[in-house]
Amino acid sequence: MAALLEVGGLTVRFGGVAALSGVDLAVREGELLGVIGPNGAGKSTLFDCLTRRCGPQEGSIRLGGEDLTRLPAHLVADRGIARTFQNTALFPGLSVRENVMTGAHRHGRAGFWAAALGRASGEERRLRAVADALLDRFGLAEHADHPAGGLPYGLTKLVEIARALASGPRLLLLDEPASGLAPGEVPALADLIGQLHRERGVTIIVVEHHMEFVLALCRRIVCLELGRKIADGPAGAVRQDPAVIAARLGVVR
Ligand SMILES: Nc1ncnc2c1ncn2[C@@H]1O[C@H](COP(=O)(O)OP(=O)(O)OP(=O)(O)O)[C@@H](O)[C@H]1O
Repeated sequence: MAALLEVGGLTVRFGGVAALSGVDLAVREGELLGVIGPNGAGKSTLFDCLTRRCGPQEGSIRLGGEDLTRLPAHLVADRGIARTFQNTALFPGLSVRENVMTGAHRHGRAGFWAAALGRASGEERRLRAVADALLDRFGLAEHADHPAGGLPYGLTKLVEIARALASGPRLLLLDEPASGLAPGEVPALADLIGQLHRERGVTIIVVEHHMEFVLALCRRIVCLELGRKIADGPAGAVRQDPAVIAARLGVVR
């Protein structure tokens, strides 16, 4: 299958710190890729570059053949990239449904705020329908009218993923979806992400420290350390790669 995402020689420096150094990465259409690495490896910086929150000093980013390297950040969603954040970034005062609706408005400039102000009732109905279908799928329908700020942490992680999916992305970036979850919640989240991937065929990159979670979910894993890619391949091989084990991330069985 053709590569949907092609990253070449990506380099990001913050002063003297090289957060990413010459990282190459190709992700096939429909792939579910895991990215692991110790603290400070550059995982979030990679997502920040892909969503244009930060600009690389060197390198290129192409999605579906289009060069996104200098794309303004506000156009990223229009190109079909959506993400979640390590620390959830919901609007605490809006309801769960409204939060998911904010994710659904990428195609139509009538958009969420016009809808919220009652200027686009057809658009508002469409956004509600998209949000409600996702809330059903995520088992969150009973929370739809509750303020997002009052939800238990595990549910806020689900709402974030639902919101990111609401835009119908081609590429979904999940930044540490399992962090902060109770151990019992982690396998269920891995199952849900795997099901969504199969159902929707969306290309997913998931960054996670939780090795068992990544192994349960991803056939291919990339490992970053100190901004460099130190492994890239089938999960079974990467988990036993000496460099990955030396970075205290491998699993020897
Ligand atoms: N805005 C910034 N200003 C200065 N340094 C930064 C900035 N963002 C990241 N860094 C540095 O870049 C390096 C990579 O950070 P990044 O957050 O991408 O790593 P990470 O792999 O996501 O780590 P973690 O697993 O702890 O979230 C680190 O040394 C970090 O301190």
